[in-house]
Amino acid sequence: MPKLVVEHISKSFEYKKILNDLSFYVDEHEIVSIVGPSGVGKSTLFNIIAGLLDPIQGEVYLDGESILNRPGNVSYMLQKDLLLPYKTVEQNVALPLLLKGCKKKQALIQAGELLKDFGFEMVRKSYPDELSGGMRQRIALLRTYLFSANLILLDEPFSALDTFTKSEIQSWYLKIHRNLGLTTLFITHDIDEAIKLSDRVYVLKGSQVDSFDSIEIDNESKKVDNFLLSAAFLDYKKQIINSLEK
Ligand SMILES: Nc1ncnc2c1ncn2[C@@H]1O[C@H](COP(=O)(O)OP(=O)(O)OP(=O)(O)O)[C@@H](O)[C@H]1O
Repeated sequence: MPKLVVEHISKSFEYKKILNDLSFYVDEHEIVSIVGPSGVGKSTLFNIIAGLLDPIQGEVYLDGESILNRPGNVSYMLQKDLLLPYKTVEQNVALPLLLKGCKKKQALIQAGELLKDFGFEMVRKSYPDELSGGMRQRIALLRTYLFSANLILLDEPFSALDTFTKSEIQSWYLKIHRNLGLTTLFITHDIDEAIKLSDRVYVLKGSQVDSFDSIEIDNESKKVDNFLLSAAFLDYKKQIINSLEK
């Protein structure tokens, strides 16, 4: 059974249909990216999966159970890290545990341990504005993970970072995704990023999105030296660009 099943979702805003009978799935431990032009309905889809928006029709299943209109079952992180500026890194990371009813002392101990496990002990007592953009995003990703490890929705989380930092954090995310056994659905405008991170890329396009091309990225092909310069990488890129231009 897939981890996430999205079935026959339709959504309109003020009589304008954005999504029309759209269905797709994400398997456990996969990273699946959604790419598509601005305004096509990517964030709308995420908001429906997160239970924050009510579709006109359709169902969303997580591990076989409906999560339609039921927020709190998946983790959701946006481009901006939204760390609370007046709280330390440790207090920020502890926040999801407090929201789940954990006692403050216990939450801080757990947050501290997680930060240590991930090698962030030095910044435990720092405030977000004392950190680099890349470090803030890593802390925010850890906090997102603590909300719910079930399914992580990431809406362009790395788009504001410079190329070097972005590349580092992508590799870091691949590592923690594997180590923590996560399942991730990812929105990005960056085709290279989608290929680098994903097992599968869905290309959304047109008005009233009712289907999309699905491009499988073979993980074996990523094992070559300099994958980003390889013929396989360029071939995936061509497929995605052709799909967007079709
Ligand atoms: N609450 C709303 N009320 C009315 N229209 C909305 C609302 N939210 C989104 N829309 C419209 O729905 C369409 C899809 O928006 P959405 O934000 O899902 O697109 P997107 O693909 O995520 O775009 P981007 O890549 O720019 O973030 C857009 O035309 C947008 O203006």
